[in-house]
Amino acid sequence: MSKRTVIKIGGSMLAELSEEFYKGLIERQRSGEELIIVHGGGPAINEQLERANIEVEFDNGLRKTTAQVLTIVKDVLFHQVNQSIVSQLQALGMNAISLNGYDHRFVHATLLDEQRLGLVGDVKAVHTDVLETALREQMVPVVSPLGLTECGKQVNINADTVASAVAKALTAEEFIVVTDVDGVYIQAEKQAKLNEKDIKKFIEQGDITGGMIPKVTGALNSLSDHLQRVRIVSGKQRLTVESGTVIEKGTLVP
Ligand SMILES: Nc1ncnc2c1ncn2[C@@H]1O[C@H](COP(=O)(O)OP(=O)(O)O)[C@@H](O)[C@H]1O
Ligand SMILES: CC(=O)N[C@@H](CCC(=O)OP(=O)(O)O)C(=O)O
Repeated sequence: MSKRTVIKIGGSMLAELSEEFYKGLIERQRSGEELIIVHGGGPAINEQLERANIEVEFDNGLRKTTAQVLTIVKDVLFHQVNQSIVSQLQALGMNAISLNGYDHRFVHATLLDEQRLGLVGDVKAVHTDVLETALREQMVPVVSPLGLTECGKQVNINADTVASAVAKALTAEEFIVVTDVDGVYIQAEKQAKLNEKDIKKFIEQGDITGGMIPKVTGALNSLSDHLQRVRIVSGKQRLTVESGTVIEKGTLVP
């Protein structure tokens, strides 16, 4: 079986992804890798909400999502960001397919805390059939982080959470989280490697905050026998370069 790589592209980087970044993707696909892209879009959603005079509210890094907010989230993520990535990949000759977690019911979600967060989901399961079919056809699935609950409610899900669940479900061998910083910094120093114990400590100490928390926790959750390490990198560099911060299991926390 070909090597599988899940790449999460953060909303923070979408507007300035370098040509080098896309060249790296093409090289990987040409060398026979199967690529799966999960994207975010936080900043673009904020802009659209502000234009509509709707308050932007986060609780522990998760967007409070009313039905009105969800309409905008879906529009920005699926109709704007997803389409834009797909068309850029198509222009480079890659065969990309646009997906979200509810249309094909492939991201099975549960409501996280409806009272506090509204229509925000956590991933319960990823049904991989639609992804497997696309990969068999040499397509690159581009996934918007949306899901469907058991009773058919569409929900907004953090993109790092979806990407890590997809990486785990597809037994990917590589998972790269592309963001606007070239790794995890602790006291202004870039960390080459972090394990579960370090991450727990640095979150508790407040050295890892905001949008970096779902990245490092999602990375840890995705680790398995297939996936030994996850890299958090900047989209300004070529993906083939060994860069960023590596998240690995390390010693188990008691
Ligand atoms: N320890 C840390 N090291 C690096 N970045 C951090 C750290 N703690 C918090 N961050 C923040 O996390 C941000 C990346 O998360 P986020 O803005 O959600 O990006 P994305 O849109 O790519 O998901 C960084 O720009 C930085 O502001
Ligand atoms: C529940 C929740 O917070 N969903 C995120 C989904 C997009 C996302 O995660 O985008 P980034 O990767 O750019 O942060 C949101 O509404 O912003």
